[in-house]
Amino acid sequence: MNYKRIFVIVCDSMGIGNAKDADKYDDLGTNTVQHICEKCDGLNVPTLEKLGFGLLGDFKGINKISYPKAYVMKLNEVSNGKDTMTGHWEMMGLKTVKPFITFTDTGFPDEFIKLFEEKTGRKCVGNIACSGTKILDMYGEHQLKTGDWIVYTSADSVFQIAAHEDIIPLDELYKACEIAREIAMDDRWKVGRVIARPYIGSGEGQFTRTANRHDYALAPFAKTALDDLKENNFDVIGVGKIPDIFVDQGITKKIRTVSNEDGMNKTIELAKNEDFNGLAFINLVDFDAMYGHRRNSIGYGQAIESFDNQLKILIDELKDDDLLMVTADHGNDPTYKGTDHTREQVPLVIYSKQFKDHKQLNEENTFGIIGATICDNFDVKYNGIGKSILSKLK
Ligand SMILES: O=P(O)(O)O[C@H]1O[C@H](CO)[C@@H](O)[C@H]1O
Ligand SMILES: [Mn+2]
Ligand SMILES: [Mn+2]
Repeated sequence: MNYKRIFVIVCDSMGIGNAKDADKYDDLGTNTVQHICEKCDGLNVPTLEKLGFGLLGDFKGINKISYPKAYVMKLNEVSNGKDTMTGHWEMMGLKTVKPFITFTDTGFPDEFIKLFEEKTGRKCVGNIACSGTKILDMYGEHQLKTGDWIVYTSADSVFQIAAHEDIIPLDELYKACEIAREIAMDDRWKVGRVIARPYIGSGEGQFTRTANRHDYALAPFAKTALDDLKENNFDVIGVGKIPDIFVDQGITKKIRTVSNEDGMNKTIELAKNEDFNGLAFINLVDFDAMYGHRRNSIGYGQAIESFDNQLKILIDELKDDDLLMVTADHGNDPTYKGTDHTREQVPLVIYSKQFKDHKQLNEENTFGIIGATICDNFDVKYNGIGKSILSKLK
């Protein structure tokens, strides 16, 4: 069976534990979904439950049912890293061997900061690894008075620039990010992403970040399944952060979103009204940005429950020849120390109205089976890692 439209939804950071190499990342024992379920005293997610999500772990409230509506499986990441780009690129065929450079312990070198200050005409404060909301409490008021940039990093390969929207116009912030991106093309400082972090508000504890965040990523280091699809005239619709993660490469249409809810609404809209032939690739970043990094288990749990409601609506809109996959790009266990991602397995839930025989599939190495399966479906040559499981879906 071949499908005309494939929907891949990435629940950003919704890991399910069990990474065999978690110790190398100092993430032993992490399990994002399991620990959220425990903290919430059980999650109420009837749609995910019916699909068979409960078979992927011991998730309080999500029963292990006998006749799941979907195929469910666990995927191991083979790339070195646990960030968004590494995870998404692997899904579309790329194995990242050399991890992106990080400045977690040291901050960015003086030479880099000086160049950035010279070229943008503003000074920098911060330059430490920090949570993005905490850094606003530390330096927001300083920025209101001085107009200095607030810059910071994390365990991820990122240079993040926070700017109050009333003090530094958005255009100027975006321009500064382009400048930082250009400087950070030097091998010594080649971070995965420069990120604009605009915010509003009046003082400590009052600052809130806006949806005008923008990411300036490195381009994928080789062609991905998205490029292969586009070159063969299939639609590749990137929803939410997806176009940023692939620097628009292989994308034929971009749909911006402001929240998980908005992302799901726009996906439902696509399912209802857009007669495309190819892939709709959706990222739901709130799980990660608003709850995982904020170490907010209850909020994360509620976000999964809301997602589950919208997933039901989406499934009701799917046509007979549609295929749906739900997965994640890494973990971000809100019960774990620090505020960074966690190295975990991710779920892969595969659903179509056509399926007659659905069951749990064996765990696979590499997220690349997603790209492989999509290309196989459209009869497009796939150059990435991972093997198609299309023939197993019946
Ligand atoms: O703490 P905030 O600013 O949300 O930043 C987080 O978001 C970044 C990009 O996803 C990560 O690298 C982490 O630093
Ligand atoms: Mn992510
Ligand atoms: Mn993140």
